[in-house]
Formats: sequence, structure tokens, C-alpha cells
Amino acid sequence: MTEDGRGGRDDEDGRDDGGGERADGGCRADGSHRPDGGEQAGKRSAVRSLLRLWPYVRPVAARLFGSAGVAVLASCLSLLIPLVLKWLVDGPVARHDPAGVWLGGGLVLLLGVLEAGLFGVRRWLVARPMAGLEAHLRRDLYQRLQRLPVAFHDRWGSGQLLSRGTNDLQILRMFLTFPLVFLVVNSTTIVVGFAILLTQQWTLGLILLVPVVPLVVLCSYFESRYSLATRRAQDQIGDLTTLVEESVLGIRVIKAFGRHRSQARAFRDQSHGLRGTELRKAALLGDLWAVITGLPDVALGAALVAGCVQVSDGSVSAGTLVAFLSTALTLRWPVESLGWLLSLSNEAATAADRYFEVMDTPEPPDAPRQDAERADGVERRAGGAGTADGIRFDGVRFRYPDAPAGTLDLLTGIDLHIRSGETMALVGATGSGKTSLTTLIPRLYEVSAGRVTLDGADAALMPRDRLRSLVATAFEDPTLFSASVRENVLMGAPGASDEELLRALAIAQCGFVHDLPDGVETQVGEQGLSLSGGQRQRLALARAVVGRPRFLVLDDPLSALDVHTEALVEAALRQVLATTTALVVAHRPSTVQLADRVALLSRGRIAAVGTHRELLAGSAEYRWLMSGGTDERSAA
Ligand SMILES: Nc1ncnc2c1ncn2[C@@H]1O[C@H](COP(=O)(O)OP(=O)(O)OP(=O)(O)O)[C@@H](O)[C@H]1O
Repeated sequence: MTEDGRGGRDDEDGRDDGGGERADGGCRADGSHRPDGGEQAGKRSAVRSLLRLWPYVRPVAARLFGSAGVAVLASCLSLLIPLVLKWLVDGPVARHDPAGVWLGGGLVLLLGVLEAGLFGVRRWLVARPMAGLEAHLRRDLYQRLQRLPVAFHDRWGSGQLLSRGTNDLQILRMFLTFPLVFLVVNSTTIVVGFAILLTQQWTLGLILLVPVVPLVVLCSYFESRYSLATRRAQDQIGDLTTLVEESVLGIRVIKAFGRHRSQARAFRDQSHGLRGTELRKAALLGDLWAVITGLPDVALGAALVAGCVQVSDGSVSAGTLVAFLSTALTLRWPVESLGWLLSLSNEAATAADRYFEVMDTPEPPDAPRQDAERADGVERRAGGAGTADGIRFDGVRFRYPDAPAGTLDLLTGIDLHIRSGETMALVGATGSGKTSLTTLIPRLYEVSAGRVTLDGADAALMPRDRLRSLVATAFEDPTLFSASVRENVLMGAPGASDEELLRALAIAQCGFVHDLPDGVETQVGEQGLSLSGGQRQRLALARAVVGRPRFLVLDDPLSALDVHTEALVEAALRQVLATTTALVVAHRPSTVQLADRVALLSRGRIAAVGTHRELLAGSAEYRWLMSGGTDERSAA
């Protein structure tokens, strides 16, 4: 049974019914949707990875170093306590002097309070700057993601990007706040502590130093294995995030097809994998911890025995042995914590690697603004270019950057002229490349060869923001954002007046907006899912036309509308299309009727251009498409 009580396509014992679809729950479990950093993790230097954070750390370095200084001071104060104990045992206690014992006790208490106070100051010094640093890293990552091309987002799983912007950045902030400082503090404490031990009783001090060499060797062995496991775990978190995100966004499909069990199973498998990696990390950490605590404890036992022998033969005072052992015990935590701090540093180095993998992805070059302003001379607004040339495709070839090697170009030589003020319909079989062709106009993808010109200006030489202020697009999939209707529509023309907004809503037949609880201020919810498909499509259309763009690209803009609304939208759209140059992807004769001429896309080329009537008369493929054919093989 499904959770809503009906029999579903996932059977009772949770086995997949076969369906043959994505048993991995929609996430490519092989990790092909993100660069595999596992190999590099073994080779890279953790220190070098972490040093790359310096530009972000520099502005808060004074506070960071200050907090480390305060923590070193606090830690050194704790090392004074054994010296007070030595004085207490050899002096007031030996002399049976109660006033001296009270004084010694008071001193120890004072040192303890000072130490706690200094650690409080350390935290105060770093808390705020580190939160700012994390925000800075996150802002830069977000800006980079916005600037990277669509092809980059095609390659990367959204969960991978999400986990880098959340989990990894948290790890980095925590590392800079705590482990980094305590690596410095504890190392300093260990050095100072050993100096005190050696001056107190050098023979016993040397016994404690014996495990240092095996510890260093074991730590470096551990470091390389742990970094591999860490990288794997952080990548698995990214995959898991992708799966959760897809499940939430696709919840309607999952429920409608009763796929919740297989989805839950995919989630369980992936979280099981992550659990395995975390257990592997814990086992490695456990081994290291056993060595890091065991070897010094054996050395401490040996020093204790040797110390007792020295006290019994009178070569060392009881107070010196007490002070020596207290100092050695004070050093226990700094030594033991090293394993844990090293593991956190390793996780931070991996997080830094993952962060910079995105930040290092080169942005496509953009044309210098001043050249473009001079060169293109294109009017921004509709109806503004009297002698303009419209849109031209000259010998345009295109293949997706992530297309498998050896596949043929999708577009193999497009020559098409959409005259200024003209509306051209683009017709072709499913998968023939219509949407791909339209994305080349606002340069969501770059042409592989040839060029696209807008009123004679090469689109490739225009800065993207200028180009995109000239070209407005309504996509086949009308994406809306978690914002008000007004904000969603005005994305197409920030700063447009209320009049313009209402005009665009009227053209797109968005009268329903006025019946929403807060009118144009109504929040449309995540992805606009609170609206119907047709309503979303109309809002996307309003967004495209609100800025009266010079060039308009509409990808099957009326597909989700009922015939009556379609007729109303068409009538209003005609007014807009009359004042702009437009390319409209069309699947139905009713949409084709909006256009002055029609271009037929077939086998990567424009096979025919003419009026609807001319193509009906002259092209068998066009006739077949307009009669409702959808099979791409037959069309090709
Ligand atoms: N991001 C991408 N990476 C690689 N290949 C892609 C990508 N997007 C689309 N394709 C492929 O390009 C081909 C053309 O897709 P496109 O969406 O342009 O066709 P279309 O003519 O608009 O189809 P439809 O009429 O169904 O909307 C398809 O084979 C598709 O699999």
C-alpha cells in the first residue's frame, strides 16, 4: 500500500516493481555529475588547500591571531598550576603551614579563573568575524554560480553545489574558529610543557619524548587515508542532497506513480553508503586515537616508575615529581586532541578543495562594455530600430559542451534571417533542436561555429547583460521563484512602472492575478507550484513582454493553455509581436498563425522558410508535423 492507502507500484515488501526507471532514485550514483575529487584528495597537500583561504582570512587575521595569542596565554597559565603545586608540596605542606596552603590553593583558583576568562575572550574575539567570513565565502560562491554558464550547471548536480554552499562552508568556519587556533595553541603548549618537563627533570622528560617519532610517522600515514575517506564522505553528502532535492521538487510525480518506496530505498542506499564512509572515518580516527593516547600513556607510566625510583634514592624531591607528573598530565589533552584536530583540519582542507573547484571554474569571457556600446548601436526597446536588420543566423553550428565525444553536431549549419519587426515561427520534430537554437540568441550557450547577429551586431561581441536586456525569453518550462507575482514579472524589466506591469499581465491574460488574496503582491510559493501550469505559463509570458524587448524569443508559449485562453492570449500577443522581432517555437497550427513566416528545422538545418501556406503546399515534412506527427524518427 502507498502511504495514502492505495495499492501502489512499489510492492508490499518494498521490492521495485521493475519499471526500469532510475532505481537510484534519480541521482546518478556513480557520481558522474560532479568531478571526482577522491583521487586528488590523496595527492593534494592539506596545508596548501587551506592556505588558499588566506584572502578571506586576511581582513580578520588580527582578531584570529589575537584569539590564538589569548588562547596560548590561557593554556600557559594552566601550565603554571603544577609549578604552584610543586611549591605547595615542597613548601607549606612539608612545613605544615596552613596559611601557605591557603595561599597556594588561592593561587591555583586564581589561575583557573584567569584561564577560563581568557578562553571566553578568545571566543568573543572570533565569533563575529568568522560568521562574516563564512558569509563572504558564501556570497562569492553564489555570485560565481550565477556567472558560470548554463553548460556548467548542466554538468553539476544541484545537491553538489548546495552542499558546497552550506555544509562545506560551515566546516571551514568551524575550522578557522576552533581547530586552527587550537592546533597552534596545543602545539605551543606541548613545546612549552616539554621545555618545563626537561628543565624539571631531563631524564624523565626524555622518556616522555620517546613516542614522538612513531607518532609523527603514524599521523602522516593516517592523514593520507583519512583525507580520501573525508573527500568521499563530503561528495556523498552532495549526492544525498541532490536526491533529497529531486524528491522534494518531484514529489507530485513520485506520489502519482507510487514511487515513494523506491525513492526511499534509493535514499536508504545512499545514506547507507555515507554511513559506511563515516564509520570508516571513525575507525581510522579510533586507531589514531588509540595510538596517540596509548603511546604517551606507556611513556608516562615508565616515567612514573623511574621518577619513584629517583624519589626513593633521594635524587629528586617529592614536590618535583608531583610537579613533573601534573605537567605531564596537563599535556595529555593537548597531545590527545592532536588526532582529532588533524582530522578536522583534513575535513576543512577537503571542504576548501570542493569550494575552490567551483571557484576555479573559468567564467566565459565577456565583451568589454565600451566596445559593445559603440559597435552594436542596437535600440533596446521594441519598435525603436527603423533600419534595423533583425536576427540573423550565419552558418551556425552547435553541439552541447557535455555531449559525448564523437556525437554529431546538433545544429549543422543554420542560415536564417528574421527580418526586423517580423515574427518567425520555428517548427521541427521533437528533439530536432528548436529549444537549443533559441538559447543561442541570448547566448545561454555559445555557438560552436558561425555567428548570430542582432540588428547587424555580433551577439558574441556584446556584453551578456546588454545582450540580455535586448532579448527577452519565455521558456517552455515556466520557472517562477518564491516571490510575489510582481517580483516574478518584473524580473523581465526591473524598475518598470505599475502601468507596465498591468499591461504585461493583461497581454498574457493574467486576470487571475487580481483574484489572488493579495493581488500582484501574492507570494506564488516555491517554483510557483501553488499556480496551475497555464497560470505559470502566462506569468512567464508577462515576464517576457513587460520590458517591451527589442527581440522576443518564445518557446512554445501557449502549450499549457485551454483553447479559449489561448485565443485571448494570441489576440493580445499579436499587438506585442507587431512591435518587436520575434522567434516563436511552435508545435501547433494555432501558434504558427501568430507568425509572418515559418522556418522548418530538420536534421540540424533550416530545411524550408516561407509562409504557413507555402510550407503546407511545398513541404511534406511540414504537412506531417502540422497534422500532429510527433515521432522524431519518422520526421527525420
Ligand atoms: N543540456 C543538454 N546537454 C546535452 N544535450 C542536450 C541538452 N539539452 C538538450 N539536449 C539534447 O539536444 C537535442 C535537442 O533538444 P531540444 O530541446 O533543443 O529539442 P526540441 O526540438 O526543442 O524538442 P521539443 O520539441 O521536444 O521541445 C535532444 O536530443 C536533447 O537530448
